[in-house]
Amino acid sequence: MKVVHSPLHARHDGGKELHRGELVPCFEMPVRADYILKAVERAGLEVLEPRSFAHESLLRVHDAAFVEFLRTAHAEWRSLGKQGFMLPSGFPARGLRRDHIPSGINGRMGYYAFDASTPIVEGTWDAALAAAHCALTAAALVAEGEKSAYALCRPPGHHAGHALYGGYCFLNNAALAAQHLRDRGFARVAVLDVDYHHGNGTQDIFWERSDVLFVSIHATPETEYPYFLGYADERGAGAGEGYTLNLPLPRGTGWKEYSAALGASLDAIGTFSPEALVVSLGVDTYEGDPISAFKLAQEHYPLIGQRLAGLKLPTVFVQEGGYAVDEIGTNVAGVLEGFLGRR
Ligand SMILES: NCCCNCCCCCS
Ligand SMILES: [Zn+2]
Repeated sequence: MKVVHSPLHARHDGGKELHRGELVPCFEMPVRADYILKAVERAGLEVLEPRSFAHESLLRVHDAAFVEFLRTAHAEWRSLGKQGFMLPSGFPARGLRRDHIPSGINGRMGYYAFDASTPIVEGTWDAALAAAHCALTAAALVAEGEKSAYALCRPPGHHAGHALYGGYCFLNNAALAAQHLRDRGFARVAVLDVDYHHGNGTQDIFWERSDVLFVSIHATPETEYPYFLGYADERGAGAGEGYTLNLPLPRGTGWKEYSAALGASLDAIGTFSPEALVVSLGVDTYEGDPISAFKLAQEHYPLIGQRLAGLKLPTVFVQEGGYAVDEIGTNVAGVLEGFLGRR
């Protein structure tokens, strides 16, 4: 299994997020990628830098004006004499207009963002684009015959929708990988999101499509972020009806219940009989995660990898969340080595 990683991830740094009523240093910090890189190198996996892809690749899943906002926002911020990280101070919530995008930077920021956890800094665009290219490269490797590949993406992507950013995410790396596989001739692709948080962005992107099955196991939005999507009654719309499966679980879920949900998701994927699998690999399901509340232990991650290997599908792993920094490398490498039959 090859690993795709870009040092450009480190340009997304220096922001703060609103957490429990205070501005705190971001949990989604550069050292996460450094620790994962060390762990996959220790596991003997080959690491490549991403290929470049045309701007149009992004537009296969994202709105053009949204991408242009992400690309230019911080330069505009600086041209207005502002400095430091950008956080929105207002959103087009209920009773406000969403049919018009304000011309000012603060209005546009709030129009495209859905939380105040996801700061834009000067290097954010470079890092997000590199993460997208990591995911596209991993998908290309699988399309060219690799049985599997792992995109060490930072910032993550599964909360980014067609024209939406938040949850530490800007471009939806996993959706880009799935779309690339479709564009390379894989007739049906399944996306399995095992991050603690519901992949609202990925669901949004494939909501009305029957060629990509979206399955997510996550903490119930009744009490957990993103709060407003990820319920079990969300099954897709139009042609996509029946091609979204949400398996929300309560805070405090341990391996027994998690493993049962994993089994149900693998059954659904088997029924869909995809030609390839994209895994949104968040390891914030770990019992030591600072912002999450499942109870998986380190020894469970190789078991997840083994179960995924049982699908016998060409598989692209895309890094999502995981904020217990000291253990993130061990947990990610555990999944990959379990998948490879080494653990
Ligand atoms: N206090 C909880 C706020 C959560 N903030 C965003 C979490 C994003 C997870 C990405 S995997
Ligand atoms: Zn998460």
